[in-house]
Amino acid sequence: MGVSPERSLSENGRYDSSNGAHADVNIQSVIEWLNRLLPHLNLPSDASEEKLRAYLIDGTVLCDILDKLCPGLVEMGGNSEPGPENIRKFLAAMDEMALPRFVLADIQEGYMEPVLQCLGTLKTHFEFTGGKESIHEHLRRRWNLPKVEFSEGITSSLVYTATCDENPAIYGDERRQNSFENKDRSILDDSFSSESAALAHDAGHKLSEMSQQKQGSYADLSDSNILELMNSNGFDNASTRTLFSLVNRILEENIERKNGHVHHMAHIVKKAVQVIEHRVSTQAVNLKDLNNLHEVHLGKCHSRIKVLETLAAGTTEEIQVLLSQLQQIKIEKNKIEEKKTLEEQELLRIKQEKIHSDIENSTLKHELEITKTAHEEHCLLLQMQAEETKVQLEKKLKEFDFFLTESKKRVKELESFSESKYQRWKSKEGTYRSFIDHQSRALQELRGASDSLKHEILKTKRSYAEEFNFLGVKLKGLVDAAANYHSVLAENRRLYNEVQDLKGNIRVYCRIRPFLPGQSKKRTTVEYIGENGELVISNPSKPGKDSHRLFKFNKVFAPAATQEEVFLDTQPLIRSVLDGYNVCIFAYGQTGSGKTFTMSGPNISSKEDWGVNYRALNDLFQISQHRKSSISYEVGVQMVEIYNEQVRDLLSSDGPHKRLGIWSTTQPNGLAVPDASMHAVTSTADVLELMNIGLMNRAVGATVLNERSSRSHSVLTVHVHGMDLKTSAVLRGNLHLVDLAGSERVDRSEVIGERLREAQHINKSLSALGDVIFSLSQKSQHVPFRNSKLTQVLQSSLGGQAKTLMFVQLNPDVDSYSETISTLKFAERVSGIELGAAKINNEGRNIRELMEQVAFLKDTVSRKDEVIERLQQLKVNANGVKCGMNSLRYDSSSPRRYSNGTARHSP
Ligand SMILES: Nc1ncnc2c1ncn2[C@@H]1O[C@H](COP(=O)(O)OP(=O)(O)OP(=O)(O)O)[C@@H](O)[C@H]1O
Repeated sequence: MGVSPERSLSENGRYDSSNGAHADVNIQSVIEWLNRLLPHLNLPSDASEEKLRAYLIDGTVLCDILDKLCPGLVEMGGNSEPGPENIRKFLAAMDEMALPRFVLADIQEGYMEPVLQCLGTLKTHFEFTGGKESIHEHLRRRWNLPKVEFSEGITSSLVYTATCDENPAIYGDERRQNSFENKDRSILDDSFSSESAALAHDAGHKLSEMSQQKQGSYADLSDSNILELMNSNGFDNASTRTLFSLVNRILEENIERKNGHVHHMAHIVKKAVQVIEHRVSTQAVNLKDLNNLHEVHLGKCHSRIKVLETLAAGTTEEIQVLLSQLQQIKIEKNKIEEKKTLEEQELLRIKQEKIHSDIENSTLKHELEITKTAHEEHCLLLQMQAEETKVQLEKKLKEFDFFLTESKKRVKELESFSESKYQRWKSKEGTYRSFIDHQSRALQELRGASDSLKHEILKTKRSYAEEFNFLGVKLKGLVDAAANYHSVLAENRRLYNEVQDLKGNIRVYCRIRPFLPGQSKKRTTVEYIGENGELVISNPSKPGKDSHRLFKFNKVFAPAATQEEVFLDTQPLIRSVLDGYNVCIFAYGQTGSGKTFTMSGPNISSKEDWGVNYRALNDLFQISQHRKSSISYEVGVQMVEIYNEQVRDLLSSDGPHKRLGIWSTTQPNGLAVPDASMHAVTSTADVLELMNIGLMNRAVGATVLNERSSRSHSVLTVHVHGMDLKTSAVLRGNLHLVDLAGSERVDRSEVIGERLREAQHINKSLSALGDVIFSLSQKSQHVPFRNSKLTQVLQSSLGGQAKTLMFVQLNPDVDSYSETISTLKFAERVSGIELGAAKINNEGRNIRELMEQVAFLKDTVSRKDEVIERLQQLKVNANGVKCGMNSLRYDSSSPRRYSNGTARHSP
């Protein structure tokens, strides 16, 4: 036997390459061997294991190999499919030859090592025997069996069965399959089978006995015993161990008898036996495993049974579902039936509707018939109407024809008219053409003229620009001048006043009293008040040609003029008192015209209401205060009243009824009433106090004497004595502020007694004032100051060296119109008087002393004159009152209309 001693079988019967067996099997030598054995294969010498597997996988080549080596060993051909079947045949043959082999799975899974080992063994085996020994011979000899002709199948079956019994783990399924396939064969070869089985049984039995006799030693087994064993069919009953002993025995015997090659063979067999032993033991383990597997399978089966049971339960549920579905189907069926019933009902309803519609159809048909008849009738009517319309249209057509002929006629007329017009237009066109020619010529000329004009205009423009620039320059000058306008205006005013002063004119300011509360319905005589002192008076009761009278004064104060505005124009005069001038301001006007309002004011406790008196004195004190560093002023005040030609001191401590004497001539010191108490004042407060006393004294008189204030003259005299602190030069100024008695006429028939006397005296004094003013205006040599106490008192202020201002007070009431006119006429005359330039009472020391002496002398003379006059007066009074009354006469030209015979007529 040619198996390599190094080659060994693994536990599962495969060749183990780990012990080096596989290394000995050269794939190329196998391929070479195969090519030699089966030249038609023509295997590539460098073919890979995989390639080789491809040749061998269907088993045909393997069977061919065996057929070549041991013809008849493998059943070739047949109906069976190549592949696994052929391979199994091959493997069975290998088993039969007791040669190592591979398993089917090896080649199928590409595990080529066992395959190559198997082929290598086969190659070695047959190279070694040279192929001279048939397989049957080999087997018979191998097992030392009688020379019996085994059929192929029997041999195969025997070997196979034995092998499978020995190693069921390896042959598993194959054995099962083959056991079924070989069943028929076993039946066919029954005779042999029973024989061989009996033989084996006896052999085994005998072996067992022998071993028992020999106390378990196999070494004592003789050939005769073995034969006996075999003949008595004791194989079947023999234990495996006995069989192995038998095998060992045979082998050892053979070893002893045969040469070295046999020894090798025996060694292999020994080894094989060991492997078989091992396999048996592993078989037991595998059986256990199989048992476990069966148990696992059993468990799986149980679980499957459970699953099936669950499924069965599921089936019940499905049945229930099916039942519910059946129920639903039934419900749906019911629904369908209901639907069907509904549809039937619907059908019934439709049928009914159809009946209805049939009825309607018949009704409609009937109506149609009626309508048709009506339509036919209507058609007939329309036809008739159409015929009528046709007749009318024909008629209208005729009319239109007529109009057409008429229109044609008119068109012809119009054509002829338009022809004539055309002719006329044509002639006009000719005219216009010639006119246009003429115009265009004129236009040409105009263009020429316009060019020259343009030229002129440009020239003018240039000169205009120059002039404009020039005017600009001038305008700038004017603007500058305008800026100075107000200052210039003030300057003008000042200059005008200076001119007035130089001329010595008596200034006349006219002031119109507003209507008093409760007199709003009264009509005014004042028509117009001009800015420049113009005043227009009218008599609304007697409208006519001469109803308007224009007067012009230095200033006219409207009813709305305030006390301050009035004083502003008076202020310069008052200031000149401090410069050494004599100033006389008196208010003239009828009773209630506002004389006291202007001179004193309605309420001395309110500074705003202060009249000229208070404001003047306040101003004097302020200026004297400013000048006190250079001039020392002393101010004295006298306040007298002239009533019924008697002068009374309103500030006398003896009371207001003391009669005072008056100097007969103008005194240089201005003391017209030397007896009147002189009160030095240093402040406005002093003045206010004194004047309050004076007014109270006058008021007391008024109460007693029945509103005497209106019928007496009040004279407030302010004496200013200033000494220049540097030169010792003295300045004397007197300010007479006179509130005259009312200038109105008194109706002779209305007054008697005391009132008559008052009127006489007022008339006398005012007439005397008018006479004095007239004389002064005439620049007469003799001025009759002595005709009244008033003129006497005012002599120093009217005597040509003083500045005089008269406020003419007017009552705007229409009822006072004649008085107003009379007052204004008197004022107008006064305003025209030029007294001559005022002079300052500026005295050096010597002159002053002389003046004082002269004054004293004059005063003495005057007193004597006065005494004489008084005596004369007493004489006149004694001669009879009767003559006095008759001597009164009316003088229309004088503001005071009553005067005695001695008085002069006013101019
Ligand atoms: N400019 C004026 N504004 C408001 N009221 C005035 C004005 N002038 C005069 N009156 C009022 O008119 C009334 C008469 O004025 P006033 O007594 O001054 O007149 P008169 O001329 O002095 O009268 P008589 O001659 O009787 O003294 C007074 O109630 C006075 O307040």
